[in-house]
Amino acid sequence: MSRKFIVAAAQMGPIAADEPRTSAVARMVAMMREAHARGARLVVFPELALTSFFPRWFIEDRDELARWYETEMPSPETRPLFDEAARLGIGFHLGYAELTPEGRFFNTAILVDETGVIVGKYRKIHLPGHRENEPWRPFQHLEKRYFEKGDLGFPVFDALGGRLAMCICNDRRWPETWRMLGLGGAELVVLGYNTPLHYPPAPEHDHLQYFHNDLSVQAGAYQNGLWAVATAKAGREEGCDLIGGSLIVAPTGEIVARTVTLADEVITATVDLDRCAEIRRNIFDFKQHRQPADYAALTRPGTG
Ligand SMILES: NC(=O)N[C@@H](C(=O)O)c1ccc(O)cc1
Repeated sequence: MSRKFIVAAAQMGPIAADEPRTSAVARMVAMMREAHARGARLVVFPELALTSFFPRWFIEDRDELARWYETEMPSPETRPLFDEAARLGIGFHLGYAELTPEGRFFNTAILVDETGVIVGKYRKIHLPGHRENEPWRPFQHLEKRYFEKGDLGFPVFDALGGRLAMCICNDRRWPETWRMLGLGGAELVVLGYNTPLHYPPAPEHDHLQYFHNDLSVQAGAYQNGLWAVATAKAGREEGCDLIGGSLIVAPTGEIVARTVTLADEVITATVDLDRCAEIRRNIFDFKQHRQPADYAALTRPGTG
């Protein structure tokens, strides 16, 4: 099988609090068709792609909170995505809030192959924000309250003739995420994000939000010699501005495609997985040049 194929990032504009999942799914199906028409074999949707970004609200009632989570995947509402993927023969990546049968809450992402079968699952490890209501903020970021830390590690999957992996939003800012995936042999990392333009604890950094997104994804791709697709949920969602700037990055760290709106928008690029070797056999040849014996502090809890 050719290791060269087209991937798509399907950025989503805002999802209103009262927008039903069926509507978000219909938007995604339309973009999946567009991606397929452009020859894509994989389409990457955002983090928590089925609903509004609910961690911005302090929700005390458990039943009210549970309404934002999926208890099955696919469900009657999300089934059309899986059916359309299988009909078109296109894979996809999707982020959603997961409520397990044991009553555990995770920020989760899945990888679905061209036959509509889930072939990989990841649960977000770096949960940003805070645990308690902080009324001084214009909006909350309660991921630490609403999700448990992921318990699946940083898995890498055989898919599309290569090694594919996932991370979710804040994970992209951490070099350890990318290095774990790189060490696992990932050749393509896909991720979604919801990143507010305004960062209440340090508003002096608001103008750097796009730069830090680019910087994180480009560095992660380059330093591990892999392709990356990062897809935003963008635009003004329930009064909160989310950045766009979805991008596809080559193993050289170069941006090869980027969105230009804050709405539903599909971008595509040709990915050649064999190009990972340009970096991984040279400057970042892990076997030859990494010095793990000198990195002990990386895994020592409480450091820094
Ligand atoms: N959904 C996310 O993981 N978003 C985060 C990020 O973009 O890193 C993030 C972290 C803290 C904030 O105050 C806002 C946003």
